[in-house]
Parts: sequence; C-alpha cells; structure tokens
Amino acid sequence: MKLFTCKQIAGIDQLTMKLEPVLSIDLMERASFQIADWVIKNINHDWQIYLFAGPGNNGGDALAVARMLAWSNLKCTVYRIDFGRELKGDPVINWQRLEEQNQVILRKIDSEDSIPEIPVDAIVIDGLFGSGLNKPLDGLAKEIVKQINRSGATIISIDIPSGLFGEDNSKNDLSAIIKADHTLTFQFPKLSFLFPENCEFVGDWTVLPIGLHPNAIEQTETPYHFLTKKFISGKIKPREKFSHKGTFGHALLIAGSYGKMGASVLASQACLRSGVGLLTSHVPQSGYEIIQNSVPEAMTSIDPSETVFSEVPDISRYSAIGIGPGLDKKQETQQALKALLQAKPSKLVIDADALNILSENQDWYDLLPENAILTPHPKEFERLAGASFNSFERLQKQLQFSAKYKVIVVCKGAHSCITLPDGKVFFNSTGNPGMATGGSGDVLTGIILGLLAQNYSAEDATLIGVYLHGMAGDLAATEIGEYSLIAGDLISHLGKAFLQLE
Ligand SMILES: NC(=O)C1=CN([C@@H]2O[C@H](COP(=O)(O)OP(=O)(O)OC[C@H]3O[C@@H](n4cnc5c(N)ncnc54)[C@H](O)[C@@H]3O)[C@@H](O)[C@H]2O)[C@@H](O)CC1
Ligand SMILES: Nc1ncnc2c1ncn2[C@@H]1O[C@H](COP(=O)(O)OP(=O)(O)O)[C@@H](O)[C@H]1O
Ligand SMILES: [K+]
Repeated sequence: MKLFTCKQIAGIDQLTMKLEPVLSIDLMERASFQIADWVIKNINHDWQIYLFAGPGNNGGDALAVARMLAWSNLKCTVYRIDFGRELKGDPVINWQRLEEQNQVILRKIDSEDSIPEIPVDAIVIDGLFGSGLNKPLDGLAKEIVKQINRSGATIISIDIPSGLFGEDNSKNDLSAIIKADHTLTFQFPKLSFLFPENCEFVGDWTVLPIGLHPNAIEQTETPYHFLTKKFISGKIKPREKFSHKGTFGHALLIAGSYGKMGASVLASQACLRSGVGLLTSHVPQSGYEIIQNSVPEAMTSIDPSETVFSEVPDISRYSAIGIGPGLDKKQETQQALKALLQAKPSKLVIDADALNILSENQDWYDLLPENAILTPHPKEFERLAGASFNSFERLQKQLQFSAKYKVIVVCKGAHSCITLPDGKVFFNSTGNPGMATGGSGDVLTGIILGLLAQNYSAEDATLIGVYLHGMAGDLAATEIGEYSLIAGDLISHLGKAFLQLE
C-alpha cells in the first residue's frame, strides 16, 4: 500500500472529486459516515459525547458526525472553536444541517472561559484540526487541547490527532497535541503514526476507507509504502516439482561465540525453516557440539579459534552469507569481518555485532558490497550513522545511508522501516510487542539469509523476511500470548506464516 504526505492526500481528494466525480460536501459526508459508524459500534451509548470542531474540513467532519450520531440518539454536544472569522465552505453547510436537525446542543468556544469541563466518563471526538495544520497550535486552540488531554475522557481523533503533523514533528510543540485513545484515519495511515514517539498522541489507529479514486492513488508518486499481505504473497515463489536441495541455495551463517551460541542456533534454525536448500553454520570450536546437537540439519564450518570468529572460510561455495548474531567484537573477529567484506560476497546480510564492529570502523563502510542488507535496531543504527532527534530525522539519515553506500537498511522496531538505495521506503505492518525479547533479531537474520540463498533478490528477501518474521510473531501470540513469547516460537510458527502467504 502506498503512503502519502498530507499534502499529497489533499491532492488525491481533489482528483477523486474530479474523476469520480463527487462533490466535496458528499465526500465529507462519506468520510463522516465511516467515523460515525465506527463510533456507534465501539462506544457505550450512555456516555455523553463532546465533539470539538475546528475551522476547517476536519471540523466539518465533526459537525457531520454529530448529526449522524444524533440519528442514533446518542447524546451529543458540539463545541465549535470560534476565532472570530466566518466559517467557509463545507463546514458552513454542515453547521446549517445541524441547526436544522436541532437534536444536538451547539456551543461556541471564543475564549478560555468558554472551554468546557469534560467529565472522565465522556467521549471526546476531536475534529479540531486535521491534515491542514500549518503551524504548531498556540493560543486558544492549545488551551482547548490541554483541557481535553487533562480530562481523562476517552478521546477519538478524526483523521489525525489535532496538533500532530502527518510527517515531521521535530519542531512541533508537544504540549499542544491531542493524546488520542483512538485515531480514525481516512484511507491511509499518516507517516507520523508509524514513529514510536507519536504513539502517545495517536493511540490505536484504524484506517477507514472513504473510496478515494484508484486512478488518483495510482497517479500519485511516493517513495513510502506499507507492507501488505497481498503484496508479499505475490513475491513468494512456488517450489517446483523436480526441484532438489541444490535448487534452493547454500547459505553460510557466521554467528555465535563462546557464551553466545544461542544466537547461532536460533539464526540457523530460522534459516532452515525459511526453505533454504543447505546451511553451513560457521562456529568457533567451543560451539561445535552445541550446533551439531541443536541443529542437526545444518553442516558446520569450524573456526580455528576456540571462542570466536577469527578466519573467513572459503566463501566461493555459498549462495549467500549472513554474519553478526552473537559474534562479539574481539580484535580477531574485527579483522575477519574486514577480510569478509574485502572478499566482496555478492549476497550478504549483516546484523548485531557485525554492525557494531562496522560502526567502530567507519572507514570500512566503503567495503560494503552493493545491496548488502543491514538489520540494525535503532541503537545499532545510531552507532552506525549518529544520533537523531526523532524518528523522522532518523529516517532521513537512513535514506542517506542507503543511497550513499548502496545498501538496504532495516531499522527494526514495531513498524520496522526498510530503505532501499533508490530511495524507496517500506514500513512493516506485522509483529507485536511479544517479539521484544532476546533472540528475535537473530531469527530475522536467519530468515533473510535463507531467502537470499534461494535467489530472491536482496530487496525481496528483505521485504518478505521482515513481513514473515512479524507474521510468525502474530501467529505465535494468538496461541500463547505476548508475555510468554520467545524467539524460538517465531521459528516454530514460520511454517504457518508461509502457509498464510500461499
Ligand atoms: N479534502 C477533502 O475532500 C476531505 C477532507 N477531509 C477532512 O479534511 C481535513 C483537512 O481539512 P482542511 O484542509 O480544511 O484542514 P483542517 O481542518 O486541518 O484545518 C485547516 C484550517 O485550520 C487553520 N489552521 C491550520 N493550522 C492552524 C494553527 N496552527 N492554528 C490555528 N489555525 C490553523 C487553517 O487556516 C484552516 O482554516 C482532513 O484532515 C479530513 O478530516 C474529509 O472530510 C475527507 C474529505
Ligand atoms: N513492539 C514490537 N512490535 C513488533 N515487532 C517488534 C517489537 N519489538 C521488537 N520487535 C521485533 O523483534 C526484533 C528484535 O530484534 P533485535 O532488537 O535485534 O533483538 P535481539 O538482538 O534480541 O535479537 C525486530 O525484528 C523487531 O522488529
Ligand atoms: K483531528
């Protein structure tokens, strides 16, 4: 699914009106109906509803929603912010329709004194400002936001929490943004919803389709995408009847050190469960029995060192290489990593300590082979590319890094963010907080490695791997819940995740 900036969404709205064609007031009616329908189905009908309407179309939506809720006999009061300027366009029509309906109490807020007290057991519907916000809220608007946030009431924001920008909030006033429990957003999630620091404003979010025109969406170019099941399913290759283990590649995994062999075991198992033909796990001598016992399907390559990775084996036999989980950062490991990079493997996934070593030797970045896949969590990314003030800024750094070194970067998190050298960005839609547990990342490395070895392109191996990993986590969580989920459960649910994609 494509994701757009607020400005682009306004353009798609306009194009929809022209192409469908539909009048703006009717599009607003359609959008508002979706909101009202969700509210009617999801809230306690005994509760008082306080609707706050701003001066633009977001306010227009709120006015239409109030009228629709009154049809179902919900108890609504509308508070319209009055900046002393006349309402224009569709909000005027919706105001008149409310007056004619005469079932909703109508109030205006023109000073701080007229901001209502809101009881805890009320529902607030926030239609103050939407995607047309052009500067941080201040004055009366900010005071209303603060009063709503203080109330403890359940807050439902229309389209976007008022005060939040759809993309960059680096310069925003964070005390002037609605903290919604639910955000009901039209057609597309806004980019800012995918950044962890905005969770306190956005709450749970739901996308409500409002029938924006497919051609308008198609015509509008964007680098941003949200991974969907349909998109990923289309990339999975069936296994041919006469295929054999040679068809599915031979992966080399360089992982584990004394005391951290679990990383190698988890990544090896995940790699095998991802459909690879053959796997060789390169381990230090002390890891030999562990890997043989825990992953009998894997072959082994034994390092001369008793405890760490210190020497690159002959890599010519392997179709893809994964390196990093549990490696440690000893001097000999650092030199061996450098030697591996100098050998220019054509398909490479780099994780964990291999990334940490890289970030301590930044002059090696130029050695990164084209289309290498780097899978840092945000802290590892910070070590690689420097600190960022927020996720939006981090995304810009990530895009620069991908473009400069021609590599794919996966910044892992609740919505893992994938950047490609050509500037495309993909946010993951699968996964859950149960996956915030040691070893989850090692499993991801194994999955991506397995797919790479099977000759998926670096881009596809990354997109499929990230999506599948989260999906395995979601399947595991439905069975055992998020609390007890451990990395091994991701591996045992990979098969079911593949089945869902077929
Ligand atoms: N365009 C369309 O056809 C549709 C738009 N929809 C709604 O329309 C919204 C966008 O509407 P608008 O573009 O009118 O924008 P908004 O409703 O977000 O508000 C824009 C108004 O607020 C003022 N404003 C902006 N920032 C301000 C600030 N910091 N302090 C005080 N005033 C400020 C602007 O001058 C303008 O009058 C969407 O979020 C969505 O809720 C929906 O009705 C669906 C269809
Ligand atoms: N709250 C969350 N929601 C979805 N996925 C998550 C969440 N927390 C962690 N994950 C996923 O779990 C993995 C954790 O990786 P990482 O931080 O490298 O862990 P480790 O180093 O312990 O293996 C990532 O793929 C990340 O996307
Ligand atoms: K809003």
